[in-house]
Amino acid sequence: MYDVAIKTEGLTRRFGDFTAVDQISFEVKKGEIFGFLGANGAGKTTAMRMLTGLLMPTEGQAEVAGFDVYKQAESIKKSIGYMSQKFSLYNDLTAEENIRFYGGVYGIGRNELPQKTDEVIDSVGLQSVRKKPVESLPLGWKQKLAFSISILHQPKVVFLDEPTGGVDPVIRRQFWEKIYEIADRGITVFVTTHYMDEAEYCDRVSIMVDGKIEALDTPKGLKQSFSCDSIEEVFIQLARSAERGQG
Ligand SMILES: Nc1ncnc2c1ncn2[C@@H]1O[C@H](COP(=O)(O)OP(=O)(O)OP(=O)(O)O)[C@@H](O)[C@H]1O
Repeated sequence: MYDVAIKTEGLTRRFGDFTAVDQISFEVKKGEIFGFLGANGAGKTTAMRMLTGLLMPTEGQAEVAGFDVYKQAESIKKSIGYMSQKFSLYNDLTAEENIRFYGGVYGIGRNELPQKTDEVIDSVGLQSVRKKPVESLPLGWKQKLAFSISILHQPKVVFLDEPTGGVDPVIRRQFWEKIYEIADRGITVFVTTHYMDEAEYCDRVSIMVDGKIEALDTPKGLKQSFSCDSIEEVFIQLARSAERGQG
């Protein structure tokens, strides 16, 4: 049993002369909801790709679910869920077919799959459209489906890269209820978002500026240290010093 779900020490990634992620060090506890904030280009996705075993670091250390990113990337991939910004649902397959496909990829047995599929369909409320191609579904439903698929195999840690981008506040709220549910079940949630109200829902929040983690604390702690009323204000204070494009 481990209590630390993610641990990094001086984790760095360079592309040529450019340092996308610069010596980041932090720990995330099991079952924690950890918000990973930063302006566009701050280095969040690059960091997340290293932590999910998809990209080799240039230097530094990192462990996810007890596995080393250099030596045990395959074990990491089996222990985590990942919902990328361009979530990877197959548009021409139905909701049901997507669940079955990913269930197979994640190694869920044939006997278990029909029940798992029904559970996901019910949890997302997709009963009436389960046999429709995913491309015909509204964005919010696609996102909820992609999220449910990312936790299909009961991962220890789930990485959510802007899971609520572009959806309305009601769906965002429902999304966050689901995030709380899985954290209560002991799944660690590592989430990036551009919505600052969502940062307030996290247990702890880190803010990245130009590849470095400039602040890390509970939302309350961050507001106190920066003498701000909201995380949005803290974020703006820090992002002001960023040199990278805010595109
Ligand atoms: N494969 C690559 N080669 C060269 N530069 C890269 C590569 N991947 C990312 N970068 C650069 O690294 C920096 C950090 O990018 P990254 O996508 O990690 O930022 P981000 O914080 O996730 O931004 P966003 O919020 O826009 O997704 C950017 O300047 C980006 O152009």
